[in-house]
Amino acid sequence: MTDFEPRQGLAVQVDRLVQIYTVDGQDVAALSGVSLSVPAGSVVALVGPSGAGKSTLLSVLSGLVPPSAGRVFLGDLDLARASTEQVDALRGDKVAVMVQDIDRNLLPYLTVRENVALTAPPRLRTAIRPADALEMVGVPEEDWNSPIDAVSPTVRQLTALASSVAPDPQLLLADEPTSSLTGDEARRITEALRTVNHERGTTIVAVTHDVDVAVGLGGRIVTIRDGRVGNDSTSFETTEIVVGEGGTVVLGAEFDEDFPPGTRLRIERDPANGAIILTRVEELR
Ligand SMILES: Nc1ncnc2c1ncn2[C@@H]1O[C@H](COP(=O)(O)OP(=O)(O)OP(=O)(O)O)[C@@H](O)[C@H]1O
Repeated sequence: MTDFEPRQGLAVQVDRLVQIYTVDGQDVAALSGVSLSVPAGSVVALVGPSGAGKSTLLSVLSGLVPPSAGRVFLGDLDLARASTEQVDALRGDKVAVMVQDIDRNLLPYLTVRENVALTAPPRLRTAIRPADALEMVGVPEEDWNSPIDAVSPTVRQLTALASSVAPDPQLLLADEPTSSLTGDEARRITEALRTVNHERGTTIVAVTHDVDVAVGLGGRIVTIRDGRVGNDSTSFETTEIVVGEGGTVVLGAEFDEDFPPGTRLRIERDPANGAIILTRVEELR
């Protein structure tokens, strides 16, 4: 694989974070006191309805948006008190962001391998070789020299992930990493994220509206609603979420067949290995 030992993941500590946007002179609270602890090297899936504040939380964690109030620590660095230089250095070295619109992660006129090489110039001390990054996330070798426009949406998404992890970040923030993919295609992305976490020790915080993806990531599931943390799977043995408007998560129309609005899903921990098990409540009866 690479010549580098895995770096230790970066711990994230969010304490009573408030995030306010001013729109037409009015203050709108996108986050109203979020507290969340993400240990180094762990995986957290953030789920919640549209407008809950998930992307806002990722933007704050990425250092792009300074916190309005509350404390946010990435490792030892207090984002509210850090200088612009410190935040820039963090983003250049330790934190990678995979944005929701995959085409914003990629340049269309370059090949798969060239896209990854762009983010991992050899001068970066910790960079993983493009071929190693592509192999780690499972991009088939026959696609490496294809123009990015010519490969499947899944391979494009995996390439975006390879680009994000090529600089060997200690924290990966992923906004809807499976994008519009479903089923086996989405599972290829979640497996790739798990591999990155296992092989490199990277802390991963991923926003998803897909409950299967949240479970498939194999880490904690934290729900966010109206700018606040709802359920956190570390703090329950068993909990239920309800799909649909007015529920805990709103899923896209493509999920209606599997999880129609109103579906109750039970989330519990396997006492043997701590893995999360998802069951439809109707099927329990
Ligand atoms: N740049 C912005 N300016 C003003 N308001 C914003 C901005 N970004 C987000 N908001 C508002 O903040 C709230 C939280 O939005 P955010 O995008 O963080 O939610 P989300 O959970 O990521 O939703 P989605 O799943 O639709 O992306 C919403 O009310 C949204 O309208």
